[in-house]
Amino acid sequence: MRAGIIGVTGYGGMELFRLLSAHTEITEVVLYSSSKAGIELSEEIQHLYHVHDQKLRSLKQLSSDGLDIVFSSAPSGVSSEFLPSLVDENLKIIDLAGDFRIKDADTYRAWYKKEPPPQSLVNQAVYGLTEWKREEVQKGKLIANPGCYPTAALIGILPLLKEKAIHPSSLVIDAKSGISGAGATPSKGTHFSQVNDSLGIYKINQHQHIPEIEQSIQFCADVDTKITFNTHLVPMTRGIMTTMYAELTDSVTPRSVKEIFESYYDSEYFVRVHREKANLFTKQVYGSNFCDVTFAVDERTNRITVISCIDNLLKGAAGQAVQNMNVMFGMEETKGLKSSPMFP
Ligand SMILES: NC(=O)C1=CN([C@@H]2O[C@H](COP(=O)(O)OP(=O)(O)OC[C@H]3O[C@@H](n4cnc5c(N)ncnc54)[C@H](OP(=O)(O)O)[C@@H]3O)[C@@H](O)[C@H]2O)C=CC1
Ligand SMILES: CC(=O)N[C@@H](CCC(=O)OP(=O)(O)O)C(=O)O
Repeated sequence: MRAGIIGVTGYGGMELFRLLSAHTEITEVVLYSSSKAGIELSEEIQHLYHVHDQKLRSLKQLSSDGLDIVFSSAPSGVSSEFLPSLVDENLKIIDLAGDFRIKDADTYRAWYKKEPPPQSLVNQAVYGLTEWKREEVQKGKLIANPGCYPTAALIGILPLLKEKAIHPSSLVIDAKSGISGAGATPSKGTHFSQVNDSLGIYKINQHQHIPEIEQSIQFCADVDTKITFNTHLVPMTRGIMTTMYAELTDSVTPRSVKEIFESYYDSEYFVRVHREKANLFTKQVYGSNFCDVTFAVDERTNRITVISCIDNLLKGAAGQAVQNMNVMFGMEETKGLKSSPMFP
């Protein structure tokens, strides 16, 4: 199978390259660049010196390259410009950006401040939260790979929403991310001297992942609700932790919560539900496709705290994208993704 990567000079693209070049079903990985076509990848990315000496290709060559699948890891708002022209019977597409995730055009405009892609393609796109959308992903041709924060939050909270174990309107999601979540190009807000030795909150009540999480709560748990969701930048390279708080409905006990999680995730390789009140660290999923989950019932306040963590570049981006590719092509879902987390 031949796979292409758009945006391989970025963090998501680099991780895609690392995973796909070790994937036993992929015979060739073809790399595309919008700005550096014609140069060798290792000229741009020094850590890949002697690993890959193929020249980066122009996006214009892509449609005639006979690929089976292409991963687009370009900035949000960009793929809606070039992906529509690539949609073709024989090419499967996985987009890591936000462009095709939001079904309602006005909602997309309101949160992304951009024009959405053609509605027919948005309708066709499958939201690739694999554990919750496996059957649709299997039939999909265009996958909107989920955002990093929504992946962590949704995996942790959907079972409780679906089983009506919590009051939806009471849900508060407090999320924290490493700096690689902001991509490979430094900006004022991600400059080392400003983020090092500091904790910052950003996009307060305005993060573009709010409508994405609400939409999935509606589609996956059949619950129409508005959430409170905020994001923090942590001086670490990778990792996301979401700490979620909600009011319990009647008769929910620690045992019943554990049973709910087990009923959804016992057979899911990439979701590891830990014992109640286990201390989670982002390092325990570093470099892996795992989403780790724990919870704590507070009988004093009748509230629950649910915690989930992922590596933003793996389960939050490239790892989940490869998981989706495996599902789309009927391969073993864990193929190329079983390596243990890097620790410490
Ligand atoms: N970082 C993360 O943790 C996550 C990121 N995402 C999403 O994945 C996508 C990639 O993120 P990330 O790798 O961090 O971003 P980066 O900024 O690190 O990389 C983006 C890459 O896109 C390419 N690019 C830029 N402009 C264009 C264009 N006009 N057309 C085609 N390609 C272009 C660039 O490569 P070149 O110049 O070589 O073309 C660049 O290296 C984004 O949409 C992001 O929102 C999703 C989940 C998690
Ligand atoms: C730390 C950091 O800046 N993270 C990014 C999330 C990256 C991501 O998943 O973005 P898309 O949904 O647009 O693909 C942010 O908060 O915007």
